[in-house]
Amino acid sequence: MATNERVRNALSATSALGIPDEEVIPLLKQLLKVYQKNWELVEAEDYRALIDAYFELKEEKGDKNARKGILEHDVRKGILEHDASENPSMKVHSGVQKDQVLPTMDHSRKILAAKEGKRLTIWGGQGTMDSSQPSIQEEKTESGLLLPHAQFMGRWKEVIPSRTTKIDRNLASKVSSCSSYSGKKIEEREPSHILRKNVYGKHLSEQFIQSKSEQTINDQRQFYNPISVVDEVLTDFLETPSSGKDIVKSASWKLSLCSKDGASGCNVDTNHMELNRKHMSKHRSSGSSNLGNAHSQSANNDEKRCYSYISDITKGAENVKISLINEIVNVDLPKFSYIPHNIIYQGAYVHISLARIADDDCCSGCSGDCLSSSIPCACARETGGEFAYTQHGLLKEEFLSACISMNLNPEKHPAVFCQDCPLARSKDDCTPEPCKGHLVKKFIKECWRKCGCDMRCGNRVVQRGITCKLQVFWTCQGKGWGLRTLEKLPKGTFVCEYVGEILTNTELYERNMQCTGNERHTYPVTLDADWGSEKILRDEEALCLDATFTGNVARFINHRCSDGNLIDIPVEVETPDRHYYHLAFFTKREVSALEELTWDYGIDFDDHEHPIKAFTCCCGSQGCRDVKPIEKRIRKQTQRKDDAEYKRLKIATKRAGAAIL
Ligand SMILES: C[S@@+](CC[C@H](N)C(=O)[O-])C[C@H]1O[C@@H](n2cnc3c(N)ncnc32)[C@H](O)[C@@H]1O
Repeated sequence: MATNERVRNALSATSALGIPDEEVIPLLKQLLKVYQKNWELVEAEDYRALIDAYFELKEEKGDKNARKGILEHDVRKGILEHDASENPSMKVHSGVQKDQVLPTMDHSRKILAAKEGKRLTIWGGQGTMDSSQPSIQEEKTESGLLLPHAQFMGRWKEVIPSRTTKIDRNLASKVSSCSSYSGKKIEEREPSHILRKNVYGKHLSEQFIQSKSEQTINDQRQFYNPISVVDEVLTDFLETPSSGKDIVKSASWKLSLCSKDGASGCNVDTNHMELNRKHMSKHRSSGSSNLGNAHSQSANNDEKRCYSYISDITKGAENVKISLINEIVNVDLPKFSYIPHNIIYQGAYVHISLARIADDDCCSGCSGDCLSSSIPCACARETGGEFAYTQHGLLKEEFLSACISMNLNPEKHPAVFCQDCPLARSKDDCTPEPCKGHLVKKFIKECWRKCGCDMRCGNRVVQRGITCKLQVFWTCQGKGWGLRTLEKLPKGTFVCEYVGEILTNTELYERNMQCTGNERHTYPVTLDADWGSEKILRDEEALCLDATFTGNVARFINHRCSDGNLIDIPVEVETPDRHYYHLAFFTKREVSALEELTWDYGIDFDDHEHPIKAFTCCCGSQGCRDVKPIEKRIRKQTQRKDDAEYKRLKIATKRAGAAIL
């Protein structure tokens, strides 16, 4: 059938329910994208997916009556009765009578699944279940594709056959005490309240995420084991437009897991980031690789498994979902509270007020996009009369190079020495050591509230938040968790801010003294980019950011000596006070998809007096500064030899009258 005709048919099916065409068309486009242009899936069950998508979106927007339409539709189709007997989990909430049955995407899956008696596969599982184990995930359509909107369990593998994973029979039978898998029979989960705020997100994983308050331990148990294609699913999901964006806005959600033996459920509470996975650990395979490798290896490795997976560690706090995956070892999830913006811990002085922004520190006369104006506005003054960003939202080459050079060769840039260094003072107030010097860094200044431009102005990049597709993953080089990009990032891309608690240096110092061993995983950053040039700072103005307990995704970025792919740049947004600013990470070069994101913490590995004991660096960089004394000596000797050679050449060149060197 021609596409036009298919579109017409879809519209007439939805308009029969009183759904306006203009609302259906964007949804139809999205569905086709999600379904990889497979019209069959859209048309299945009389456009069930499309209709569901529409009403779910309505519901999300607060139209409680929206469901009425679909219920009527279902009654007409006689589907409700079918569902009610087949799947108790479809009992509904949100605006529908309690024991009415809500037709959902799951419904369409089930109907389609019933068409074939194919083997059941479970996401990243370790074996195969035959069709005698009924019910969950038989999603094959006539076209042989699995419905891509399906939840994580048992989908996608047949879309990407090379990555098909099997469920371990043995394992499956041992999940018997899980509510989801009783005996040999695998029953549909019974989440009392399934999150359905987002049509697209739900397709992928939301059925695992349930309102904490509405769940009991028993009904949480699920076997969950995403295979390596998970990143593709994510990538797809993340490509959905903001209308289909998340979802998990509520305070606490739980991701349910099922232990192998089912003796105790494994709960990932994304609030507290806790995971008890002791049962799964017994069955893990030794040869797992990380997701990056999995891409290349998956074709001949169908034993991939995953020890932990969270679809969105931000709990809806960011513009994009940020997943967490561990395919390597069985370890606890990091414990911290996710925040998308800095927050004052206690004593920090951060004064944000419009009155403090002078007229020549903003561009109240501008409108629209400041970057499109031929004369840069006042907000570009900080960056020498030129905006730091290009029209494409990237850092300009010259600005970036200058920042990189300053980081690489700090000795070439004059350090400023405070009269009364807050760092030294925080360590010893009575007899502080002399200031060790601070680099005065280059700042970006973004337009803000007092400016006349709009939020889409090109000089508002950091304040718009994360837009890249990022993933927290377990590294295999002894660095613990790390952050990677799931897409290629051009040079100069804003990745994320370092977000954490704003502490005074004294508070940080005290915190460090109290912390023991394992508690301290992250590295706080001192906001000293302008310390030297300001007046003597009071303690409450000498600030730092600590993401150890409360922070954003940047807390997962590992250190790499000198050649990390990210650089941290101070950004002034809402206050001209230079003792508080945002610290934003930009790419120093093009970064490939699945590459780990790293930055140089600036650690002096020889500073044994630092309150935070430096880790043993595993960055793998040629220029790693954490070298053993013997290696250091060899390096020095080589350096000395190089120096001697340089001097010899210089003299020879001079003698020859050339000015090459
Ligand atoms: C900001 S956190 C980064 C996230 C951390 N890897 C985690 O698992 O939560 C800093 C900590 O990561 C580890 N780390 C970061 N970079 C490292 C490196 N190059 N080598 C070894 N460990 C590293 C250290 O334990 C350090 O204290």
